[in-house]
Order: sequence, then structure tokens, then C-alpha cells
Amino acid sequence: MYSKDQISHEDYQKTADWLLSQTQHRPKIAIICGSGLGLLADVLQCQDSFKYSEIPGFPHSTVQGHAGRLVFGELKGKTCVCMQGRFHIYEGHSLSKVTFPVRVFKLLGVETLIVTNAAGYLADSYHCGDIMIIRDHINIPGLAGLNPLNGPNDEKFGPRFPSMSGAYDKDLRNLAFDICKNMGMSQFVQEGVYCMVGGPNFESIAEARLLHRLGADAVGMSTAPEVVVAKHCDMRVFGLSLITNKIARSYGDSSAVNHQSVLEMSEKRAAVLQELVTELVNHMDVNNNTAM
Ligand SMILES: O=P(O)(O)O[C@@H]1C[C@H](O)[C@@H](CO)O1
Ligand code: HPA
Repeated sequence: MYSKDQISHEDYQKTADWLLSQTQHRPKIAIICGSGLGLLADVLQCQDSFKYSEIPGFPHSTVQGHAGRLVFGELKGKTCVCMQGRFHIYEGHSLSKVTFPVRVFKLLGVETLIVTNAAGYLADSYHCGDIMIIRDHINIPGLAGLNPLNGPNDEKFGPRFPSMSGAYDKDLRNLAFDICKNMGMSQFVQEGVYCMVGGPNFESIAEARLLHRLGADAVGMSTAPEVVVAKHCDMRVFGLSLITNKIARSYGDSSAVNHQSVLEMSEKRAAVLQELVTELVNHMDVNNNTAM
């Protein structure tokens, strides 16, 4: 399952060294933009940007709404690196490739990872356009044995058996709530459990019912592997889901979802998400790794 996809420490290091030779920026924060949320990267000041296709060892992005650029720059005076587009297993990438950038970020000196995604909702109290602060995740592929940490453990990154309890940093979640309150956004901000499925098909009614019973508030096709790898190498993690669609749970429900409608909703709400992430970064203490 892992031999031909195994990536060596030297491979991650080569990509990190190449990036360090191409930019003066030394980011402590990395941001991964979900479907239609690439606008986040556009606000970085003094940008150095690289197409994924020009970065040695980097996978290529194939999904509409994922531009495929790595952008370095300053956000509120803090140095960040932003992925305008991520990798998904349904594109045919191995989980090592899906999570390749996270380990490269670690080698660049990144301490905090901010993940964003587009997701459908199952929770009864949610609405399209809401923002969900991720409290925890259910990693369905991971539970089924599809885990980016499969294979020989690289002790230089982290331990063989990492804990995933408290993976989504509580201080940062509290900080985000305070920011939302101050920005008058509380009425459309939720906190909940993100469930990762493999995709690319959206859920059947029976699957939606199952995931709802398991405790999932929102469902998407990414994020959990990136978070597993980030926690393995001791990064602080914060996650946001933009709620783009309802997931039907009854046979009489005619609501249907497609990627175009997901992109339309995330593009409509991208500015709000961008404001929240900007304020979060603004209030983050990057030196001692705590929220101010
Ligand atoms: O990269 P994310 O998780 O934001 O993308 C979501 C999940 C699928 O890739 C796609 C479905 O529309 O959007
Ligand atoms: N299901 C899975 N992934 C998604 C959805 C969904 O309804 N919406 C956006 N990504």
C-alpha cells in the first residue's frame, strides 16, 4: 500500500531547500485554501508566488477552483505561506502526495497550519453560507486504513502513534469566536465536527444518514489527512469549513449538489472567510505559539 508512494525525508528537504533559495520569506503560518477560497492568498503583501508545476517534487492540482499556486507574503505583518489549491485522493494522488506540502511547511519553519475547505452540512441548525470552526474531525478513509502515516515512521517528523485528541487548537478556536463576535458574525458561525469522505461522488441518502448518526455536522473530501500529518509533526492547527450546501437525508428532499454550486457559494462567502482569517492571524502570537 505504501512502498511505491513512500517519500523520503530528503525528498521533502529538497523541496523545502528549493523554496528557501527562491524566497526571502520565512513563514511561521501556513494557510491551505479550500475549493473557491483561493482569494485568501491574494491579500498577502510583498508576494513571491510559484506555480505548483515549477516547484520540484510538488504534486499538480487538477480541480476547478484550485489555482495551483504557492504564495508567500505578509499578512498583518506576519509571514505566511498560502496554498491556492490543495490535493485530494479522488484526483488519484496518494495520501503521501496529498499531505506532501504539510511536511515541506514544517521544514520551512511553519508552526501553525490553518486549513479551510468547502463542505456540505448535515446538522439541523446549519445554513448555506455559514462558517464552521472545526472542533474535531471524523476521518473515514483513515478509519478504513487509508492513513498518510502508513508505512515506516519518520521519527524526525514525529512518533509512530500520535494522538489526535485536541487536534484543533482550543485557544485559536476561542480567539476565532471572539473575533466573530467583534465582527458581528456570530449569527452565522458554528462550531462542529468535520467528516472527511473520499469522494468524488457526493453522499447517497443512506450514507448521509449514517454520517449524521456518527456525529458529523459537515462533510467534505479533504483536510483530515493534512491535519493528521500536521499534528504528527507537532504543528498547531486551526480549521474552518465554509458551508456550501445542504446534504439531503430524506428521499423526499430534492436538494441536489454539484461542484459548480459549491464553488458559487464559496466564492460568494470568500471575503468573509478572508476577513476572519486575516483577523485571526493579526491576533496570533507566532513567537511563543499561543493565541494572544
Ligand atoms: O478542497 P475542498 O475540501 O474545499 O473541496 C471540496 C470537496 C471537493 O473537493 C469539492 C466538492 O465540490 O469541494
Ligand atoms: N459532500 C462532500 N463534500 C463536499 C460537499 C458535500 O456535500 N460539499 C462540498 N464538499
